[in-house]
Amino acid sequence: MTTSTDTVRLWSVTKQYGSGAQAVTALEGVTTIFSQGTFTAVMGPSGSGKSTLLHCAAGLDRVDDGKVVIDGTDLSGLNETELTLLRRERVGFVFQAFNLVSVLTAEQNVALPLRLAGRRPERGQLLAALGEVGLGSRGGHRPGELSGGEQQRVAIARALITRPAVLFADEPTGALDTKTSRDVLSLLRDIVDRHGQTVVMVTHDPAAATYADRVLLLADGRIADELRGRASVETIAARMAALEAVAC
Ligand SMILES: Nc1ncnc2c1ncn2[C@@H]1O[C@H](COP(=O)(O)OP(=O)(O)OP(=O)(O)O)[C@@H](O)[C@H]1O
Repeated sequence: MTTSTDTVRLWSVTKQYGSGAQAVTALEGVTTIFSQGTFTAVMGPSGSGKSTLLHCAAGLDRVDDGKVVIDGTDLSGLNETELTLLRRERVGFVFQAFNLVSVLTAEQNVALPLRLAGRRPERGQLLAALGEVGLGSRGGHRPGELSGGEQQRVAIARALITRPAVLFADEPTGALDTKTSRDVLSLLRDIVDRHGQTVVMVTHDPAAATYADRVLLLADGRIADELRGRASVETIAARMAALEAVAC
């Protein structure tokens, strides 16, 4: 059963790449819920299926078996156009490489999702979104004039401008130094706490996962372990080490 607090729900999700002797099962029978207003970190050894889980849960990839429901909509019932619209309106993405458009200003980058949806962005809304991420005075600057952390903040403002049901972040601090990473993670935590935003973040870094209130650990395409509540870096690192020891 799906409840109104289940922002994203996966039922027995299986995803394979390739076929025959070349087939790789990247996810196998993954069932989980990302509830509204929660911050989940997805961890696991290299190749355990983290990116595949994120792509399937975000509707970027179709599943082979099982079901994904975002904000009450079963993705298997959607054609490609409907899926694109749902992603555009209900899902936000943040990537390791920021993926900002270099010739556009911060303000124009934040406006992009609204323009793509055929809406005319209001200047006040764009400035408020940049203000939320601490960049209210940098709207006229292009990505090349901003630091890595500032660019990731612009990317977060852009991802949230449509008020998505869920924000997926794939290694959002992977390209940042320790101090800047902490600032970006505090910002994500703050967005969850103040706005009830649902955030799902893939990370290799136990320190980054301490900002989440739940850590999902994958191994061989399955959920192998789970930590509920804010966990310490030592606890997370120990659980990861246990999984990596099995994987070797
Ligand atoms: N397009 C693809 N074609 C074939 N196999 C793939 C493809 N994408 C992923 N895989 C395989 O699926 C499995 C899961 O990959 P995935 O990228 O989801 O893992 P991951 O946990 O995100 O890894 P990493 O931490 O190294 O980024 C791996 O065995 C990978 O080689």
